[in-house]
Amino acid sequence: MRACRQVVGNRKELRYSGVSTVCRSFPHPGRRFAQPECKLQRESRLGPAFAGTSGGKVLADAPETNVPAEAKNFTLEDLAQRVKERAKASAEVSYTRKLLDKGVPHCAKKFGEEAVEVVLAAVAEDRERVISEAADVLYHLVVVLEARGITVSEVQAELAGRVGQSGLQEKASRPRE
Ligand SMILES: N=c1c2ncn([C@@H]3O[C@H](COP(=O)(O)OP(=O)(O)OP(=O)(O)O)[C@@H](O)[C@H]3O)c2ncn1[C@@H]1O[C@H](COP(=O)(O)O)[C@@H](O)[C@H]1O
Repeated sequence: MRACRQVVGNRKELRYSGVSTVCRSFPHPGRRFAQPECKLQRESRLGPAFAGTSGGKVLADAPETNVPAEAKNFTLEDLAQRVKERAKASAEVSYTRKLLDKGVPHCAKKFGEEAVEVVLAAVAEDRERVISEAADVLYHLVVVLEARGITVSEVQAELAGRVGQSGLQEKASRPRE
């Protein structure tokens, strides 16, 4: 999920996600998105209202007034809502629409690729990278759900239904093969 990204060698060095942002190549600690092309790319995805934010988090040197209301206390349901809204846009301006136009198998494949990236980051990369990849995978999961006509609320209800039983109990209750 990112508005700006640089590829250095075989590695993505700079990424935006609607939930989390990592800027590895930033030369000045404490200020992200100093590179002009990075900010421009990010604004092109999110619109000018997102200037001064980093994946919903306020940049240290950015005025609070630049933070769009929907980026505050941003939740998975908010992301799902945004995905649903952006699905109404054209594929020229929305990556979400572009994914959805390619159908469920493509959306599922992208989700799988992002999941593998989380796996690789979890075992070999730093915290920020894992967070960034996890944000990607959540976005792509939400797109898969949208493609299948499933709401995040339905998934939450499924999870809520499991609260009373530990995973070990559930596992033990399964019929043995
Ligand atoms: N959170 C995300 C988000 N996370 C990741 N991505 C995109 O997911 C892709 C990650 O896949 P890859 O790393 O494989 O990138 P890629 O090779 O360019 O992908 P493909 O060309 O193969 O599809 C990148 O293009 C990211 O930009 C996201 N795209 C969008 N969002 C959210 O969705 C909203 C709507 O986006 P649009 O539909 O583009 O307006 C945005 O405001 C964000 O909040």
